Amino acid sequence: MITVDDARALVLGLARSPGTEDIPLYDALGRALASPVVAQLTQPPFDASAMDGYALRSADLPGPLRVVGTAAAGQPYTGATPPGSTIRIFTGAPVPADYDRVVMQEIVSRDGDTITVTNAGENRHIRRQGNDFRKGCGFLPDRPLRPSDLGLIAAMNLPRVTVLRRPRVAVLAGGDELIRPGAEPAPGQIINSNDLAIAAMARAAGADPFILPLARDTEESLRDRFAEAEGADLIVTIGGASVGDHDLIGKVAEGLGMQRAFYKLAMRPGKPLMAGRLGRAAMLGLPGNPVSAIVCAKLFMQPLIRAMLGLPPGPDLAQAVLTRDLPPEGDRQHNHRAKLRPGTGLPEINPFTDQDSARLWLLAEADALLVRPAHDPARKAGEQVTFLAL
Ligand SMILES: Nc1nc2c(c(=O)[nH]1)N[C@H]1C(S)=C(S)[C@@H](COP(=O)(O)OP(=O)(O)OC[C@H]3O[C@@H](n4cnc5c(N)ncnc54)[C@H](O)[C@@H]3O)O[C@H]1N2
Ligand code: MOO
Repeated sequence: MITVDDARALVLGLARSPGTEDIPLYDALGRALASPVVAQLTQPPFDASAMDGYALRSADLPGPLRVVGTAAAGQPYTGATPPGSTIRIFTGAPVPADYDRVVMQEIVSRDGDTITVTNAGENRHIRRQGNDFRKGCGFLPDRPLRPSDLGLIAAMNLPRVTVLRRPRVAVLAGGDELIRPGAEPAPGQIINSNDLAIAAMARAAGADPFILPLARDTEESLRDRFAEAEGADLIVTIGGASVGDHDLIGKVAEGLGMQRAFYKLAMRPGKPLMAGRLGRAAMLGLPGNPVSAIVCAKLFMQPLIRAMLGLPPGPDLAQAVLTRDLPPEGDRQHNHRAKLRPGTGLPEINPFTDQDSARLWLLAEADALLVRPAHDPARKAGEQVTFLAL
């Protein structure tokens, strides 16, 4: 058994870039940019009024000033701007070069074509040309694109972007006991829940998952399914990872040429995790217990997908205050399902007493994994501990 840290390094080492694609900006939400987008223009492209009011020279204040024209957004004023003049101006309009400030209309008294200004204040209310970004600036955020990023890239005058292709993730659940949700279980059968959950986690991390038909517990069935995973960047199997007579994933994958990075790590739940490369795909063999599979996917599959996309792999650890005493840990990192609640400074974390790795309901009630390292000594209520948000 290797440590969780060593396993993580080996899994991240399996990451290969899935290549790039050029897509319309509208479709780029949540995608990872492949290279910096470069501003095609300067923004604002001209000195622009930040207020509705009057553009003028500070030296002419408090007036009276003569109104010689109007400028609105999209309708610049191109006339003369002699000393003692002002123009009516609206937010977003270009400010003529001879004027150095805009005053808000609220502090202006107007009488016909003449204005006077009381207490103009410090703020000149002009957004200078290029104060947001300049032509030629590159933008490459270290995270998936957010709605505001799409706005920024649009403002850079770019209708399309080059992003990393979503890694294709083949999700393969297997076991003679499994049937699909909605079918009627015969004695001894259970509903297959894992592949849906794992595929959803793959999608949440930025991948394009596809779920393969269920495999039976035979080498032949598993080989057929692996053949259907052709073209995947990552193959994720679920179940059949342990040591029982029907646990065939490792044997079949190795027969097909899988180069194993490791098998088994010092972690609870999730000990029988397997990782390696199979042809041009990375492969993860998750344990079948539903909570084990999901915890392994959170700690290894999602980081691997994000690493393929050139993003920080995560997940990020945070600190909380323990609400009850805990006994010493054994020789594996233990990821306790737990509930968070607001504390005075840090949040408080309450690990469940039942940590059964088959109980999905408990996982649904959890909002965090309390992460205790192998050989962690006994902990008292009030101590600071580490967690992963779910
Ligand atoms: N002698 C030992 N037995 C076991 C060990 C061990 O070290 N020595 N490890 C245990 C641990 S830890 C885990 S985790 C499980 C993992 O075993 P497998 O990966 O081989 O998983 P299966 O045996 O196929 O299934 C385990 C459990 O999960 C249910 N399951 C499987 N697939 C699905 C699915 N797609 N949807 C819902 N439920 C699924 C399956 O019916 C079993 O109940 O091994 C322990 N045993
Ligand atoms: O490690 Mo198993 O994944 O404890 O249930």
